[in-house]
Amino acid sequence: MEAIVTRGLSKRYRDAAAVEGLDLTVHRGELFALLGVNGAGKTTTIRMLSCLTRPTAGDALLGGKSVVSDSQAVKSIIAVSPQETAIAPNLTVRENLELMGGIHGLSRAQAREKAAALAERFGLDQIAGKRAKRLSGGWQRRLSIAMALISEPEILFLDEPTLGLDVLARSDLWEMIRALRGKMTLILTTHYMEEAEALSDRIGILKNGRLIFVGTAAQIKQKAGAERFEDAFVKLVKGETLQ
Ligand SMILES: Nc1ncnc2c1ncn2[C@@H]1O[C@H](COP(=O)(O)OP(=O)(O)OP(=O)(O)O)[C@@H](O)[C@H]1O
Repeated sequence: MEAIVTRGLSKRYRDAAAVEGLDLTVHRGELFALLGVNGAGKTTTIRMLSCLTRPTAGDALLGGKSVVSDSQAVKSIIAVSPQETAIAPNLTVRENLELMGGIHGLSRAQAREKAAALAERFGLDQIAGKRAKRLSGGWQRRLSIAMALISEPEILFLDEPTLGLDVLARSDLWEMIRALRGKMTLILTTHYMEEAEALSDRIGILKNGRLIFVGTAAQIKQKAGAERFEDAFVKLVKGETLQ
């Protein structure tokens, strides 16, 4: 079974379509990046797939479950690491992880065990007693992703995971994301072309709410006749033809 299948997925606001007729399949264990300029519909797509907003037409099946008719089942297999991190600033790293375990119905002992395992896996154990607000942006983002993993999701949404981070913090986070590859399905949105190219198995390009291309970075470069991925993206987004 595919991880995500959307059919005619659309979201219309009063005066405009934010996402229009999205037909997309994401395979299990794939790292799929959604790219597009500001306002292209990336966030709206992620919000529909993670049941935060209801489509106005069409449907999406995640692990075979519909976001329209079975959103509870969808929510039980997904997690989101949002753009603005979901951490509680006054709690410590450990407390944030344990709190998230509690939210997902783990007993106190289970939450403690899971939190410790995740902290160790992602190098958060040395700073487990530090208040989250004292962490750098990169470490806050790392904690936010570790928190999203507490529920052992089948599908994880990473919304602009390295936004505003310096080059070193970004490279550390790439390592973390790479370590998750193949273990679950990952959907990433980003404005950084090199990030999409470096991390993704496939990339979908959105323009004005429509998917104009899906393929590997190499296929996108070939399609656009460009050597650099960023040039290929610009060419495709500026071009008029729908692929
Ligand atoms: N709640 C809303 N009400 C009305 N229009 C909205 C709403 N949310 C999004 N839109 C519109 O839908 C379109 C797609 O927005 P969306 O935020 O999904 O784009 P995006 O690709 O995530 O952009 P960015 O890169 O800036 O985050 C935009 O034109 C936006 O103005």
